[in-house]
Amino acid sequence: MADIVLDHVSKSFGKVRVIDDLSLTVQSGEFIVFLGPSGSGKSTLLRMIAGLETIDRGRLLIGGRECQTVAPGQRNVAMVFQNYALYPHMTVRENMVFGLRNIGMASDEIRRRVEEAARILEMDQLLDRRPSQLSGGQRQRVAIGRAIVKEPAAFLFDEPLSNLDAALRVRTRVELAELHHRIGTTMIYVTHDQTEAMTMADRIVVLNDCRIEQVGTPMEVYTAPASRFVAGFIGSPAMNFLPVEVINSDGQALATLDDGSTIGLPPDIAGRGRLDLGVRPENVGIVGEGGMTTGKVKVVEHLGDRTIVYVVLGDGTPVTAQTGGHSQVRAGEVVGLTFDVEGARLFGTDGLAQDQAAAI
Ligand SMILES: Nc1ncnc2c1ncn2[C@@H]1O[C@H](COP(=O)(O)OP(=O)(O)OP(=O)(O)O)[C@@H](O)[C@H]1O
Repeated sequence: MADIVLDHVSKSFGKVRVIDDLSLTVQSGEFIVFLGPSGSGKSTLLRMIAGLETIDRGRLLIGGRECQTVAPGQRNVAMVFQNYALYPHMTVRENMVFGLRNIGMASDEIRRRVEEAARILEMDQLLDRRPSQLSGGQRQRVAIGRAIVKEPAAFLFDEPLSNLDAALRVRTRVELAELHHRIGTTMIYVTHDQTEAMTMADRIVVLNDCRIEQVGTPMEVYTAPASRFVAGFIGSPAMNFLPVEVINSDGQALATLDDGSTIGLPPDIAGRGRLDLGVRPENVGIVGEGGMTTGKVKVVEHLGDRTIVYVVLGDGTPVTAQTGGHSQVRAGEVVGLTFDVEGARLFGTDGLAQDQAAAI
């Protein structure tokens, strides 16, 4: 187990600087997820930790040891790749043993480690098969097994589940979380899938455009997103952003929508002027009459346990509502909308949540 520190690191590809002065501390034993859209720098950061990309400036500390110039094989980390990267001509056992033999480990110790990994991953039956005789999920297990036998200070996972079908992805996700509970080793896991991030992470590092937008527990990034980007990226369906004018009247903050309707804001929401009010779809109610405003229903999606209703307000602002169960609302109807603004967020034109802007 080791903590991992990125200390003011920068990285360029050719003349283009992609990572600029980024700092992050991963605590020992933590399950950290790098989450962000395609091109946000997740893989580059992970590969810099693994030693597969150089670090141009700054320091990388693994378990307190300065590692930015240490060869990948000497960093005591094990990486699991999206495409498994197994040797096709070797059996499962040989795949797991190969790296250990290469460093001259005694055969007794190798046997102990392979048996232990096979037990943890329940793959004793597969040890004599070749990768071509395994399913995608089993291959992924072998790739994880090959990392486990190294007994590394940290595991680095690069989108390890993206080649698996939906059901297997969910199962493997749970198994990985269990594995982490059992062995407690530091894990850094790259994904663009927010469900994987929310379900597995101790903390999520949200990346956008190769910069850190926010670091926090799944609940922190969900309930207190630091920026409009985080608010829109985490949560499905995505958070609504309603353009409002916020004024303070007699100690009460009031948000006025463009159609003139006014919403009273709770006391802990600060802000003034032209802002975006972020409201989660589950906090938008659809009512026949007496709503805070009205809109026209465009599309209704019935998902069985819940219904998602896409509405457009008079000024063209799209609003998504999510209701439990089966809603009777139909496309084309004009409906009333209510907004539960407990837990809503205000964002400025700079994209920062207002409490963040105030804190800076
Ligand atoms: N070898 C390279 N040469 C030039 N630019 C690169 C190279 N690798 C990555 N980049 C650039 O660095 C940025 C970050 O890419 P990176 O692959 O780390 O993103 P990512 O979040 O992992 O994306 P994805 O989810 O698509 O894998 C992108 O702008 C990408 O174009």
